[in-house]
Amino acid sequence: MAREQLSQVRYGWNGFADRQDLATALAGEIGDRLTSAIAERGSALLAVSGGTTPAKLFAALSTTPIAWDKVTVTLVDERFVPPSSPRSNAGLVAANLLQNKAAVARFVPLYHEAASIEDAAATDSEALRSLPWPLDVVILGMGGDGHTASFFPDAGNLEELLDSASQRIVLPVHAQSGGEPRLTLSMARIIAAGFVALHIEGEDKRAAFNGAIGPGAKKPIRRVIEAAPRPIEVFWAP
Ligand SMILES: O=C(O)[C@H](O)[C@@H](O)[C@H](O)[C@H](O)COP(=O)(O)O
Repeated sequence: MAREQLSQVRYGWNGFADRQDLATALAGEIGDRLTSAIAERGSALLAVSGGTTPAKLFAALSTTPIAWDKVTVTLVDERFVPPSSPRSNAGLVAANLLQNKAAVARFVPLYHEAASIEDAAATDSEALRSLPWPLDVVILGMGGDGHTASFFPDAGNLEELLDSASQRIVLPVHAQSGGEPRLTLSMARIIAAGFVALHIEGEDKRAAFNGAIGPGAKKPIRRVIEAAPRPIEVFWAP
């Protein structure tokens, strides 16, 4: 596990020969972390991302032996669409992660029918307040524009989303590049996790990551990496 340093950007790089190997290794790492959390405090809290990348990881994780009945799963972020939509991250998690051994895990969604995304974020924050914070494990993804979670470079409230002192749990996001409005965990909640992995695949994502952490305007992923008290572990396969 090579530790890299570029100015103050500290992260771990875990490269794999193929995507299935990555899925197996990352599922194992998540399983170990959740199992330790359960041993220490009787329950564990996991937040996962959506998008196109994590389906293989979710499949591997769903068969990993963990005391899943003691695990609460929630989302890093969600599109403001009902679970029946193909764009729903809750739908993706239900179909791929909450299966097999993981079918008994408790899932706490971010999407609720609401008059506005602001109302939905307020309802979420109430619903999530009683979870056993901090998160034990967070799995992030990244877009080619350097966004992670729903921290889009053009989000009107980007500074609020990335406020490391924020007490907020879930925030609404309006960003043209994100498509529909979004709900996202605040960066403060994400970086307080015991373990944060960034899961990216393909040469284009590796190039986008290297570009995002290089010199120039700071992309959201770099802001998160810099703010994290423990180095984020990047998991990549071609
Ligand atoms: O709901 C979402 O869109 C996300 O959680 C988002 O942050 C995602 O992880 C990246 O956009 C990467 O998405 P892909 O895996 O589809 O490239």
